[in-house]
Amino acid sequence: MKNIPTLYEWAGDQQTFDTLFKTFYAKVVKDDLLGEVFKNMSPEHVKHVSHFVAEVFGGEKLYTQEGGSHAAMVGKHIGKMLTEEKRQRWIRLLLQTADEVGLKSDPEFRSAFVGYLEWGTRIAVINSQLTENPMKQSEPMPKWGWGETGGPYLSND
Ligand code: HEM
Repeated sequence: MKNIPTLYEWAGDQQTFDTLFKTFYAKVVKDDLLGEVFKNMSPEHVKHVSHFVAEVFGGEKLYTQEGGSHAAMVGKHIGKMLTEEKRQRWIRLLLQTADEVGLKSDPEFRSAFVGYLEWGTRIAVINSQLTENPMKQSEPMPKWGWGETGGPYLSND
């Protein structure tokens, strides 16, 4: 049997994610549409997003070790009233940055990477329209792998 690496292992290491997001947010703050959205971002923002995504992709659990959780991350988007236009710009800039910094570009990795970005950014937009965080603190961190989504989200209620 083949030993399939996690997305994190395939991408490289924590430095890979740190470089990607550091370069990305340097563009974001200068962007005509997104600059305003991120003008008050915390000095820790880049590190937190990098740790979050690396953990979701199977890396070390740095985000949760630092006290973060999926609910905490969702909470950061509540009330931000993000739009589809902003979401698309966010993804476009991140994919441009991925090419610039030489992130792995094989079809399988990029398919999984874009799949995650589509999923994660759509959830960010949905949550940003809310005034209260719908997520329980105990909800697990998402995990992203090479495969398919496994079907639509169906509530347990
Ligand atoms: C996969 C998609 C996304 C991920 C993984 C993600 C992740 C995160 C994380 C981890 C934080 C918390 C940072 C901290 O604790 O300092 C955060 C905050 C934030 N995110 Fe996202 N995010 C995503 C999509 C988006 C999109 C599409 C937008 C806007 C177009 C956005 C706007 C923001 C804003 C405005 C904050 C608060 C920044 C601050 O003022 O400190 N996010 N995000």
